[in-house]
Amino acid sequence: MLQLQNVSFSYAEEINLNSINFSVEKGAHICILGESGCGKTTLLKAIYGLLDLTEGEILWNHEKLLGPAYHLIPGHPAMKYLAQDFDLMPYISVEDNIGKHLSRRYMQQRKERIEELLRVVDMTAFAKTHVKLLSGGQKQRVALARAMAKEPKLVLLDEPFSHIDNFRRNALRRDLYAYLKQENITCITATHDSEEALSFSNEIKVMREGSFIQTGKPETIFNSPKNAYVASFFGDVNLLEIDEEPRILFPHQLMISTIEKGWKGRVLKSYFKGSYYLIEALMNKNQVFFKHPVSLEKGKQIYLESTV
Ligand SMILES: Nc1ncnc2c1ncn2[C@@H]1O[C@H](COP(=O)(O)OP(=O)(O)OP(=O)(O)O)[C@@H](O)[C@H]1O
Repeated sequence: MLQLQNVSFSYAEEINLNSINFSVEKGAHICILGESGCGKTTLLKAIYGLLDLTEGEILWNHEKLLGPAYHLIPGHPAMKYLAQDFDLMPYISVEDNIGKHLSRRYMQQRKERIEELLRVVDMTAFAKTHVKLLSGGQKQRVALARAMAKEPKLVLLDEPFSHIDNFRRNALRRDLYAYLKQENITCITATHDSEEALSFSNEIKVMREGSFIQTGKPETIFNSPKNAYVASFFGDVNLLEIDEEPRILFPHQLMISTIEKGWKGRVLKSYFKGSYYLIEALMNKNQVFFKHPVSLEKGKQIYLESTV
């Protein structure tokens, strides 16, 4: 089990991690969701032991983890940290990169393990290819496989699918997270991709300026975002005042009223979104967005009501 107690860290004057407290049970998938620069990478590095904390401590199975000031080789052996820059060896093959840290004493086992991981990341066809010849997304898949190679107990993934195209991303995400669950590997993912946070984590921690501002199950965070910052990870948000109470409503929580009742507004623009249109409208001088099955003419007068 991983525990962070009152963890703070600063690169210079600014506080980059501010009194972080949390614990993670074995096999759990935690997602750190936050805007660029909020401290997600810094947190993963601190957990992996790449930083000397300004304050607080990190415990792994009740053992205190120490930073680089106490270790020649940083990083805990039970953990793997997948950095955004992959850190692969360009002039050797994909399979040798994946097997880099696997013992050559048991060649058959090594071979089978590499084959298994190549299947998980769908890179079997590239086993013999030199890494320097791969695309960014393919390199990211090799880096993911290498991170899993030695069966870590905890993986720290920093934007793990950022270079992988939509076409492959969904299948790969499903396969990788299913594999981690099957092997009971604990996982902490840093991302600003809400889809990843919603579909593949047991708990989301929303980070802002080095602190967690909301923690909860994906359903809870989505249905009751604490403020507009949290809500904005899930798409366009409407900030409305209903019965003198400020409310946050997503586009799917507003609909056109069939009778002349509700909030009066005027259509500004319709955006085609594939299975629906996102309508931008002006309501009491406020810009609002709502979903609608068909496009609406600019200037059309409408009445909107909340579905919740
Ligand atoms: N080596 C460093 N020295 C000084 N400041 C740094 C260093 N690395 C990061 N920072 C600063 O710390 C803050 C947090 O950076 P961090 O990389 O943790 O953010 P992030 O949430 O992972 O962002 P992104 O999503 O863009 O990767 C930023 O303000 C960044 O400029």
